[in-house]
Order: sequence, then C-alpha cells, then structure tokens
Amino acid sequence: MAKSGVLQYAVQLDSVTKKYRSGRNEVHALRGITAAFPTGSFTAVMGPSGSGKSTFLNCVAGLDHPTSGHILLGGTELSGRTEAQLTEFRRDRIGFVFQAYNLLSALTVEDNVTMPLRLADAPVDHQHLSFVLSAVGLAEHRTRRPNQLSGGQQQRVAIARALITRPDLVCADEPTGALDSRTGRQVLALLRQVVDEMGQTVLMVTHDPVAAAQADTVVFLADGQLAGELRAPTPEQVAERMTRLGEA
Ligand SMILES: Nc1ncnc2c1ncn2[C@@H]1O[C@H](COP(=O)(O)OP(=O)(O)OP(=O)(O)O)[C@@H](O)[C@H]1O
Repeated sequence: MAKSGVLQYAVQLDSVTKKYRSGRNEVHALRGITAAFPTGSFTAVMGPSGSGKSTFLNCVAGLDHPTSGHILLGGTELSGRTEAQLTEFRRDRIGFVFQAYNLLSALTVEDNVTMPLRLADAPVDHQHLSFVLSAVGLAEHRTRRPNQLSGGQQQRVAIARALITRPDLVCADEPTGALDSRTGRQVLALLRQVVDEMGQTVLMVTHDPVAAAQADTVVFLADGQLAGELRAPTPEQVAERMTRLGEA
C-alpha cells in the first residue's frame, strides 16, 4: 500500500537460496529468489509439492536460515542474527497462522490471544484486544476454551493471536487446510478483511486455488524458483497455472 506516495515493502528478498544436506546429496530448496511484498498486501504462494513453499515461508519468518542472500522484514535484515535474536524478532514482529490452530486448551480465548504479549512481557492493550476480538467475531466468546469452539472459531482465535502484537507480517501456512469449504471461505474472508481494514500484510501458502484467489497476487514457485505471478487472480486462472506447473 502506498504511503505518502512511496511504496513500502513489508518483506524483501534478494537472491535468497536454501540448500539442505540430505545424506550425501544437496537439495536446492530455493534457487535465488528475489521478490518484494508491499505493506498492506495479501499474497498467496503456490507451487507443486516440493517446490519450496514451506522453505520460503520459513525463511521469511525467520524459522529457517537462508544459505545465501538477504531477507528484509519491516526494513530489518534477518541474516546474521542469533537464534535468540530471531526468536525475539518472530515473537514481536510476525504473526503465525497454521493449519493446526495450535491453541492452548487450558486457556480461554482471551488468554490464548494475549499469549504472545505475555511471552514478550509486554502489557496488554485492552482496547486493541477488544478491537481484535471484535474484528474476528469472537467478542462474545472471550471466556470460552478452545474445546467449546468450532474449528472455524478456533482458527479465528489463532488469527486474533497473530494480530495482537500488530506484526509487520502475518504468515499463514494452509490456514484453511483443516476446515470445511464454507468455514474455510469465512476464514479467508477474515484474512482479506485484516488486509483491507487493518492494513496488515499477509503471506499465505496454500494448495487451494479458491483460497489463493482471495489474495491480491499469487506467486508461483517451481523447483525452488519463482515461476510467475497472477494479479487479481480467479480460482480458474490459478488452477490452470498450477496444471501447467505440473500439478492438477
Ligand atoms: N529439512 C530438510 N532436509 C532436507 N531436505 C529438505 C528439508 N526440508 C525440505 N527439504 C526439501 O526441499 C525441497 C522443498 O521442500 P518444501 O517443504 O519447501 O516444499 P513445499 O513446496 O512446501 O512442499 P509441500 O507442498 O509438499 O509441502 C523438497 O525437495 C524437500 O524434500
């Protein structure tokens, strides 16, 4: 999203490579990725199985180290940081939404959502908490526990938890993978709303063309390299591109 006429990027990658050693073999999971994702944008990452999507997301989120290249998140260079610095960076600057909601069953909705603040020893901004809980439609359920919620509601808690620190980036890995299609659509609409109304930046890995079509842009990976992108995509265009990349 342009601010003061200047395009700002939440995430920038410059020539990022990742090699894994697997026995005697080297696997080139990422082969020189250069890309930039504007602040306030919603991007889906797609590609055939093994194309490097998870590696890409893990490197951007500071969960894994690139072998070479640079990643800037909110203007901060990730390389050269210690594990402790990366842990702190992730906690404060990145929100995560996974296929499995990863909620703590003994805690209420509200305590799950504020967990990242407690881990950071940061005070709870109650106004922001109420805003986030309302935004995800859980204001009425703040004292419930996860087992008293539907799958879609649990994913909403996870999204609220991802937003509570006002992160530079929300990383979503198959966020609708465990949901039926109707509930999945509601969760995607919420992610869309988070981008449009809160100005959040969302990067989402998905296998689902319908999910990807909610994004502003879909970037495709094939064999660890960028293989094009689609702006304002339709599910049909995404599915057709995936078929061409070798995945039905
Ligand atoms: N820890 C690891 N050690 C060795 N090789 C790995 C490791 N993690 C990933 N790879 C390899 O790197 C390549 C990219 O894997 P990655 O998981 O990023 O792909 P993906 O596109 O997310 O796949 P999927 O859609 O199946 O989840 C694959 O060849 C994979 O086998």
